[in-house]
Amino acid sequence: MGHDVRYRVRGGRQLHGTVFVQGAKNAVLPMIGASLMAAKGRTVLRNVPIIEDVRRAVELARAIGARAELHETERTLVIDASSLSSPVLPADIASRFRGSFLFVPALLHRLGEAVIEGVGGCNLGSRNLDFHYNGFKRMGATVTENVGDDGDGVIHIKAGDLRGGTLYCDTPSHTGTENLIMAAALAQGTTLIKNAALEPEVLDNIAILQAMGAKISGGGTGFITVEGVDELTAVEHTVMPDRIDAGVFVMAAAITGGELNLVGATLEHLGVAADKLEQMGVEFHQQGAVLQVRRERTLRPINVITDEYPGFATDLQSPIMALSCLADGPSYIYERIFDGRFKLADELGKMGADIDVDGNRAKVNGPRGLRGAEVEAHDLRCGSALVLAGLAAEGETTITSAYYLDRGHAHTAERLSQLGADIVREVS
Ligand SMILES: CC(=O)N[C@H]1[C@@H](OP(=O)(O)OP(=O)(O)OC[C@H]2O[C@@H](n3ccc(=O)[nH]c3=O)[C@H](O)[C@@H]2O)O[C@H](CO)[C@@H](O)[C@@H]1O
Ligand SMILES: C=C(OP(=O)(O)O)C(=O)O
Repeated sequence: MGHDVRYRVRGGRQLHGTVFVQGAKNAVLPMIGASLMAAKGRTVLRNVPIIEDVRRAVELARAIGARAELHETERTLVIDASSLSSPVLPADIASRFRGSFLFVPALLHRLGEAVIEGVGGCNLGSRNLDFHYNGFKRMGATVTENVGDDGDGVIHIKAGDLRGGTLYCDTPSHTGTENLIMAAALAQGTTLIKNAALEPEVLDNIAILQAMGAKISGGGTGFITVEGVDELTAVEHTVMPDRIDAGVFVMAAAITGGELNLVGATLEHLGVAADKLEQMGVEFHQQGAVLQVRRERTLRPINVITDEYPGFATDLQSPIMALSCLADGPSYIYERIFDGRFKLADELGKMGADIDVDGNRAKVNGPRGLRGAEVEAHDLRCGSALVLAGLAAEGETTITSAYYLDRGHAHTAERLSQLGADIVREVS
């Protein structure tokens, strides 16, 4: 806290070699939330990405009374939630990452209430939580907002006896679906969740919950049914690979004209992004659990519309904006999920890019040679996109506010350096 993290990248090197895709940020965070629902035993999570969001989640788990040990070298997290003691998700930790809100179902079931002093996550425009709150209310909870000592709103959810019902998401919210599934898992009776998210991480979270004893069916169909059970048991589970981390490394190969083997990457998990990257000139070759990628041809321009899975992931929108700066003609990007996810355009502009933004649409006028500059990571994927731009730029790029990047990508400088990049991480 309070330190400025910067990455310095000197561009112009092609990347070659083998890289290990990290465990998925958006899978491990709900799993930590799920592990807090087990009143006995110790949960063991393997292939845990060593990212700042996981460190914050460990701090938050401890703040509510759980014992949590992160074994960084082994990428293993052990959680004993037998003695949860506080329903308060304190602002100084919870407001630093979005996944903090995934602790709410465990608090409701284990302590009968949750006090939310803040919820963080990247600032991408509106990030509402009404689907979560409405779902909890339909299950019998009461939700009230009070103004805290510092003037900020504090949300208090009282569970009462949570009971199953018919719930829905107006749009298939990723964490909304996970929170409603977890709330339903220990509720009385049956819950139907309509318009549920289809993301692979949601399915991985269903898998761990099922192993814990939850009765969940319909994952991946948009209609999820949950039969409430009396208790959940601590289990051991391996976190799935991070498809966004994989996508960024695909683009690192593409933007430098290199060739990489991505260990643990699954082409299917990239959804429409794989097709768009192929259209741009990336060649994929899946060999078991290793995805081989290379780009030899000139990059072609692309049209991208972000959408829920299996559509083009919004978390890969910034990285492909950086890539399309080098494409041989204008690319068009329509951001449908978030209403404020184009802060990157101005930063790329400092590096010589020419991007017109109009509301949620952007036109990237390629090709433009990029040159090194001092730029700011306004959010996590803005950070990964600026690293990509730096890899292709002439001269040195300094990326400030890079804590955001560290929120979601593990060992960025080490992994890229091993592939031939000239990149260092600095903390001051
Ligand atoms: C920790 C985690 O898993 N984060 C991911 C998750 O965020 P997160 O789960 O927060 O994203 P959602 O799918 O919930 O949000 C998508 C859109 O739905 C709206 N919405 C959502 C919930 C709600 O109650 N009301 C509402 O209006 C949001 O304002 C946003 O415009 O999915 C996003 C979309 O794939 C990803 O970018 C994030 O990396
Ligand atoms: C938006 C993101 O994460 P979060 O929801 O955790 O802010 C992201 O991973 O790009």
